[in-house]
Amino acid sequence: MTVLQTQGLAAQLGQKRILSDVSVSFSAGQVTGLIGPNGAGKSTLIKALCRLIEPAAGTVQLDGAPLAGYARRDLARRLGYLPQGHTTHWPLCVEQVVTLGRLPHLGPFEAAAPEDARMVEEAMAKTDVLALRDRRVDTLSGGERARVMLARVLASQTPVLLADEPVAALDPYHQLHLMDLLGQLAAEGRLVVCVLHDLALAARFCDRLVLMDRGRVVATGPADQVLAPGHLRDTYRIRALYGAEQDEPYVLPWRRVAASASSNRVRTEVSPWSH
Ligand SMILES: Nc1ncnc2c1ncn2[C@@H]1O[C@H](COP(=O)(O)OP(=O)(O)OP(=O)(O)O)[C@@H](O)[C@H]1O
Repeated sequence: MTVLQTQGLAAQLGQKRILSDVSVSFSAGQVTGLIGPNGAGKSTLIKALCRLIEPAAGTVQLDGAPLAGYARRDLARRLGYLPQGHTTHWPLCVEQVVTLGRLPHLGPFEAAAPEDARMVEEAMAKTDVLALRDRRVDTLSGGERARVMLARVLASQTPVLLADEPVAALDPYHQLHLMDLLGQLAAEGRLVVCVLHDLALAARFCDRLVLMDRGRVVATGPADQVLAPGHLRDTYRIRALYGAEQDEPYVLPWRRVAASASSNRVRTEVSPWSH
């Protein structure tokens, strides 16, 4: 079973320490939501998890072996990375862009085989972009392009998917569709880590949450622990409303609050949904 974990991970960009002492583990079969306020270090952690950033200290291990020991090509076959934002000026059509996802599996100058084409088709179907297949990507709307970029990562068929704010540009239908899709991928045995700002989606669709603030992990666990009122106050500086619909919990950010003096204190609280 695929496991991706960090131990005492620190990351530095220029003179700035971005991550400090991050020890966290991600397992196959789960959707882990990576949450936290702007600048918390979520994107930096995602990049460190796929070796786009080298640790300043500590380690990142995939299946017990340091990432640094893997060949880049091997990592590309194992780790699918969907970056934040989707600016692309490539004069390519959607199907060609999604086919690029098969590159890690092809030899130099090797053309895509029918099996690759089948995986490209499947990825486009899963992300609802089949109707766009002949469109140039640089003419698509933001949400359409976001779905195409996800299709490209899915076409790689990596056992690990690291998605940085994949729902940010999507309409509510496609947000729900994407979260269902991530759940299906996890159910098939993939390891899914997904950066989210939408706490309602995080609460409902993630098996586990990792809350970051100021470059550190503040809390990990199920939503009812991680989204406790004290955590939301100390990290996001908000108060939320909690409710349930057909036994599914939801959380709605409600008001800004002043940060408490005891910020970043890890708390054990009663589930906010329990009363
Ligand atoms: N290349 C860089 N040089 C210096 N500082 C950087 C660099 N890249 C990111 N940072 C800083 O590192 C911190 C963490 O950034 P990161 O993008 O990981 O945060 P994030 O949690 O993903 O934020 P957001 O929710 O806004 O996307 C921020 O303060 C950011 O300004």
